[in-house]
Amino acid sequence: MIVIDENMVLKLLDWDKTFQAMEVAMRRCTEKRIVQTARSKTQVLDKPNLLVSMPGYLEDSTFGALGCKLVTFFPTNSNLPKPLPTVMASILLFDETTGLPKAYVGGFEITKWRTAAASAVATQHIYAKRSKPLRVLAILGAGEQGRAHADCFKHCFNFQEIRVWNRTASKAKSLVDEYNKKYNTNIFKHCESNEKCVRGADVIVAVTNTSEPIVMADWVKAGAHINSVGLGKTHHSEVEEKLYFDADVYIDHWEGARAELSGLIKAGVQFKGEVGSVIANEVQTEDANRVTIFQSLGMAVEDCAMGRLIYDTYLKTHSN
Ligand SMILES: NC(=O)C1=CN([C@@H]2O[C@H](COP(=O)(O)OP(=O)(O)OC[C@H]3O[C@@H](n4cnc5c(N)ncnc54)[C@H](O)[C@@H]3O)[C@@H](O)[C@H]2O)C=CC1
Ligand SMILES: O=C([O-])C1=[NH+]CCC1
Repeated sequence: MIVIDENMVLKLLDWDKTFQAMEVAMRRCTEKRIVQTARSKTQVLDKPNLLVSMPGYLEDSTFGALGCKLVTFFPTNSNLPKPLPTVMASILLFDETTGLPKAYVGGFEITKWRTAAASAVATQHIYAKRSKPLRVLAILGAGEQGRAHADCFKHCFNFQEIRVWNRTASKAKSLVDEYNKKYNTNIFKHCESNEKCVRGADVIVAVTNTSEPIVMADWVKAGAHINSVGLGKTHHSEVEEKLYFDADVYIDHWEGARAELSGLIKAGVQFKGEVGSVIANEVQTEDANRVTIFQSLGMAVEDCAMGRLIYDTYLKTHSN
């Protein structure tokens, strides 16, 4: 079995290929060329800490794989004397014919990259391809996902301003300073409040652990697009609930949505469709003034696609 650790994974990752892998995984999902069930969660007794298993099979000549991601979600890690990431992951790939374990692939960086790229794919197909404005991006949350989304959206789009807000302001300020230097630009701006960050933004990314809404309906401009990625008590806590009734809401997969967005479903929110059906041009938002929301859950087959991409790239670059 080949072991591809986090350091190696980071060397092999590439935004364009990650974007392509997410497009394929989402499209194959809608074409039913995948197998994946809602993920199972093992809670560490009375703590909020979870071990989540995400097995999946993706049929595709380039990105297809049989694999399983094991992901830990330990919000208490941020309070440790020496903080650790709150989301960590490992991916196992198996031979599709024999079931033999093929590779262990570190899943921490992959989870960040593929989640940010899934938001970028959703933004491209639900929003940007309708020639909608891409002037101001608002990122709420400056943790691991906030950083990955800042890199990914800088790479994939051409925003004139990328605003960043975080509950603890110093974290957002550090991101802004670091990224303006890294990209030799001044487009990254720190926002004092979530309201200032959201108002007037064309595209909004919410990547926090909040269980209370941080994107209020009245602040969101007509026709804006929101990627809501974070997981608080539920997977739909970041956006004020009433906005879901006045928006076109897209999901990554129906089965996951039925299990993890049951609160929204019970409240009567209707989903417009999977992102894969938008990629296939089967569904689209027609009204330019309607807000669109991508409610990202994360899919096992995204991790399968990434595992295969990294495995193949590793074999190509380490042939001996
Ligand atoms: N949809 C998907 O595919 C995925 C979703 N996630 C979710 O994305 C979220 C962010 O993940 P990471 O960046 O890795 O975590 P992180 O721990 O690095 O960052 C979390 C951020 O949330 C903020 N935050 C926490 N509580 C808050 C509150 N009450 N109000 C406002 N902000 C608050 C923190 O300030 C921090 O910036 C998590 O909820 C995680 O479960 C992570 C991976 C994949
Ligand atoms: O898809 C994923 O890896 C996750 N979704 C929420 C936490 C981790």
